[in-house]
Amino acid sequence: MGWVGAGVLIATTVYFLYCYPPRSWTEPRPLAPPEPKPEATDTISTADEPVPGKHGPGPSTPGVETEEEDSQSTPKASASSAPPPVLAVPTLSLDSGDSETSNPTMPSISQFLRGTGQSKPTDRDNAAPKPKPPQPPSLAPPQQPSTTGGSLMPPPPPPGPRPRPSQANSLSPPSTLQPPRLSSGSSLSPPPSAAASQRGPPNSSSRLSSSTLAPTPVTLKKPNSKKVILEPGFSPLDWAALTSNPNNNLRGKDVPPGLLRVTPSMLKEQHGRKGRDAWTSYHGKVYNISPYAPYHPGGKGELLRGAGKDSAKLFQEIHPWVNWEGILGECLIGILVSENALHAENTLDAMD
Ligand code: HEM
Repeated sequence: MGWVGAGVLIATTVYFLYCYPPRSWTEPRPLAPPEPKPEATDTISTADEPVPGKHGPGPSTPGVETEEEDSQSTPKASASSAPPPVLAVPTLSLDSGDSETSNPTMPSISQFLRGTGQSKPTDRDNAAPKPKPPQPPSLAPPQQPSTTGGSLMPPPPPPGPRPRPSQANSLSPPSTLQPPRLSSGSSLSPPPSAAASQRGPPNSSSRLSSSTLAPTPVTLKKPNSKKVILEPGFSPLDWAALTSNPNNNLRGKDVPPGLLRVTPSMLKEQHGRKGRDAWTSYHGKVYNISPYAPYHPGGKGELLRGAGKDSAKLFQEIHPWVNWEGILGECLIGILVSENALHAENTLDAMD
């Protein structure tokens, strides 16, 4: 109940003061002159104001009369020695740092809270200005003198030109929202792939085309190719199947088993005509090429060009990559010997 009573008493007092304010509150500028000397004196003497009689009578000056009236009305009136709200409110600003440093003549909120409320800065403020961390210009709006009055809202952004993205630092959002730009010299073609690096150098025909997907002219048959169309059943696979069977006598009907000693004259007589098989020599060995003639990709005529003689030179000129022994292994007749060697051997055999 005590608190309720005190509350009622305070409310009544406030209401009374509201209805009948003292003259010092209603008079326009009792302490308005911004002369530093009287204000400084008032500020210093604020502690002594609760004792009104200390100053003594001084009816000659209006300021003293005002102080006496204030002290007589209520102790709270002593706060009137502070600068009137008319002067202090316009200086209220949330800009604590820059306004206090850049414009020392304008009292900031910190000065207002210190109770001085004087437009003249103290020696502490002039001697040691607080170092303030640098702030990014894009995050902090430009400070302007708070001439608008008692608004506690931050000032709106200035209507001036906005900072360009190029001038903003890395913390500014516009710089991060900028879409990536393609340089004018960049190429839109993709980089070469790993498979492309393993390919061989392009030939002359594909070099003329700008795209790698362009079809390369493929020559299926050489212009001067002498390959012939083989009869059905005479493909290389059919030849391979024929030679895989050892029962097939590919050496010839009248050829005795075992390797023969063949002289050049004997080889010459096996020319492939008149019902005789065609023999040829290759690297000192004699082969019967007659069974292979229908399987020869270059044709029977080309193959028989080497019949009755050595075919090494022709063979190497046309297709040195062909495995001779692998194809004609089952067609081996014997070894090529000289005429004299065979004659001497026959003589020795006769002597035995
Ligand atoms: C002795 C004389 C020979 C001649 C004059 C001759 C000639 C030829 C010719 C003109 C071609 C066609 C080449 C082309 O245009 O692509 C050819 C292909 C061929 N010849 Fe002979 N040839 C001879 C002996 C042989 C022999 C003894 C063999 C088997 C051991 C043989 C196996 C082949 C094969 C496998 C091909 C196909 C090559 C290929 O596909 O690229 N030739 N021959």
